[in-house]
Amino acid sequence: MENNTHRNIKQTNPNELPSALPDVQQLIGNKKPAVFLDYDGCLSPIVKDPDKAILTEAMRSTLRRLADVCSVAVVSGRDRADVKGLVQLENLYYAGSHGFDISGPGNLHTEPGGAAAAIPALDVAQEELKEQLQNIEGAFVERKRYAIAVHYRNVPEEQVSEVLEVVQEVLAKHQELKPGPGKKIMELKPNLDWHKGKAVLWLMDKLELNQPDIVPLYIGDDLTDEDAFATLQGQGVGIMVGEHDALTAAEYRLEDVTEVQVFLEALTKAVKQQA
Ligand SMILES: O=P(O)(O)OC[C@H]1O[C@H](O[C@H]2O[C@H](CO)[C@@H](O)[C@H](O)[C@H]2O)[C@H](O)[C@@H](O)[C@@H]1O
Repeated sequence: MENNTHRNIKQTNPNELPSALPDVQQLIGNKKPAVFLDYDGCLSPIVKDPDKAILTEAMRSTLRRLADVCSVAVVSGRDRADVKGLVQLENLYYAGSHGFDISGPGNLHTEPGGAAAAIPALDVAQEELKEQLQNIEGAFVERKRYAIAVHYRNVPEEQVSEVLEVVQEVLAKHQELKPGPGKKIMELKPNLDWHKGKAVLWLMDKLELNQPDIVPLYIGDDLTDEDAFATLQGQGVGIMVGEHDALTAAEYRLEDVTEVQVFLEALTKAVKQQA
């Protein structure tokens, strides 16, 4: 969770959270959901190669049916075009680069976090990282428009600290950038007060979802999703998928991507029954 953004946030061990599955209807009450979804680890299982995190046709159909009955957004650390290309649904909203780059139906495209000024630093840092990590087996630099992910999932254990040191050295040269940990990645992100939670609030406002009869749901599995869980505490429902290495601000839990799909199907059914 980003510093200084959230106060009085309740955090729990993910393993102690109740499952979101047993009573989906009760979870949303008589409100219509607005659904915000992380991609990796939520809609598609974590795999060794980020290019192989392909959405199944079954999950795509589930998302399509859900988006027919309520607003659905994918809020990802991936590049916006990348995640949109993986999901391949036109009636969803997409927030890429951790919410810095947003698009959606009706030619919506905006970059509300103000990260454009960080692009020159990201460009230079990308080259520095590639140069300094080129001889470390398994290290991989993934550039997104407004972030760089340094992957170390496939790096031998004894060399992981070397990768992280390189990232720290590069970060130290660029005050425009800050670190962002994730699952076997360390990211370099614009040093701005913007994150997935703020992107969710921005979308809620833009789509006029701040209504008493709408409840926002956020589902995610990683540390960057904690900003969204924290942001929505008290006004929505946070659902953690699996676990990460820290406490969570989510209130419910789903075991894995399979349970996410079961939950989304149940949610679609519940909304249809309301109508
Ligand atoms: O916010 P997300 O949609 O969950 O994106 C977070 C990062 O996901 C990707 O990396 C993660 O998934 C990879 C594929 O399963 C895995 O190999 C890697 O170890 C994970 O960290 C993506 O490549 C990153 O750009 C995203 O920031």
